[in-house]
Amino acid sequence: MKPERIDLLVHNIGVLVTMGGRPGPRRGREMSDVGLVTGGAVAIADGKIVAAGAEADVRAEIAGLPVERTLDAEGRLVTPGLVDPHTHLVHGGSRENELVLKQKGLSYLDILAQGGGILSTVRATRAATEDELYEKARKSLDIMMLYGATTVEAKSGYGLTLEDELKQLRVTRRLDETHPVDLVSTFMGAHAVPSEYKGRSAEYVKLVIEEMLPEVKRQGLAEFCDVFCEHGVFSVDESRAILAAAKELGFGLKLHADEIEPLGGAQLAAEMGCISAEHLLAATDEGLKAMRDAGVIAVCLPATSFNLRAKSHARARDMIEEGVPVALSTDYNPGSSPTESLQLVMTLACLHLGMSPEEVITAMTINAAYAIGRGDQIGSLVPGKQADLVLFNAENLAYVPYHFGINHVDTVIKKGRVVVAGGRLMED
Ligand SMILES: N=CN[C@@H](CCC(=O)O)C(=O)O
Ligand SMILES: [Zn+2]
Repeated sequence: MKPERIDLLVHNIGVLVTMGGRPGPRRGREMSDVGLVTGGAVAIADGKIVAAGAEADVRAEIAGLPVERTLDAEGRLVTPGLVDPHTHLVHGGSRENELVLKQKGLSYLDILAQGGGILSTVRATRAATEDELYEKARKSLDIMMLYGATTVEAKSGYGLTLEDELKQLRVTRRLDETHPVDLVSTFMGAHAVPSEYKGRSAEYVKLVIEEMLPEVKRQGLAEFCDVFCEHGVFSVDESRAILAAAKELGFGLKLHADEIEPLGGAQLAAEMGCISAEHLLAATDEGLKAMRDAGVIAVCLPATSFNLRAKSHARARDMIEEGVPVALSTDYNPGSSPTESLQLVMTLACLHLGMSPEEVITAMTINAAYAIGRGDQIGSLVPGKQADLVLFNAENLAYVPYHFGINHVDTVIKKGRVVVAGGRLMED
């Protein structure tokens, strides 16, 4: 239905990336087709896209409608709002001490086994008040938005008691209600076995299944459930039991799979019907094939493998050739990936994962949107979808990952509202 007026017309766009195309996550060669238009415009009404494409076509389509406000893009690159589908946004403390431990040769799992790593963030998160957690996460969310993110997934998993998990999830809900960025909430009580259950992981799994999952569901605090399936954390059988219980309760499923050891996490994600499997550095060919056949999206996290100085990175090229849809994310967290910048991830995905700039933007928009169950609302600039857009100070797509380490975002539009302008946050 045609609106009565246009609230915002973004015009004089140098290069417009619409990501238009068939519904569904993009795979294989489709990931290179970004619906690119030179000399574009986007018309917005009621927070939604009315038209996006060549400026002459958009103007013809909205001819006769009053235009409330225009925004001259001055030849900038415009893409759909970036979607970050895997973060551990809400947490207490920070772990810069691990930088030196890594330099001394300790691995991620060594640090965790000594009671550090995730478990040190658990202590800091338990000690923090809800307001402290909110303030800290809000600052990170501001940075994410300044760097182009308009929708972000956020996991719990640093509480590891029912009350502390609920505390983290309530902070996510409050951020979603108060911040322009939309949050998608994931319960990850099975992120580590807490110290008080050391050597008794079966009992902790029981707690997650019998107490945490039903209460999180009852309070409607999370849409997805995720598990860290890894040697020394949760086994394939434990992960399967948690995912099965979550599925029964109606949660969507995600899995931290085959990050460090090839345990068969990718196969488990396929077996359980997970919407996405994350990390996947050690996933086997069989695992990738199983994911392709089951339609599981691979969420690759190159900032994590970079920061952990992993010997190799996720096999994004093999995934794309195999027909597995690939998404990208910061994995923002205080240990393995302390960065909010999806633009840094773009560079790392090009250089370490061998992805083209077109594949990268597909992985951070439409495929990332499908990885969090939002593919029908965001991730592309097509009529009817939410008007989430980013204007980059760049003349083409490759320039952003090429000129790395700085922020190229000029303007962010969220649901039709300008929330970042001139690279700065707009006050309410
Ligand atoms: N690998 C497990 N969990 C997080 C790291 C969390 C942390 O180190 O605090 C990840 O996805 O990288
Ligand atoms: Zn993670």
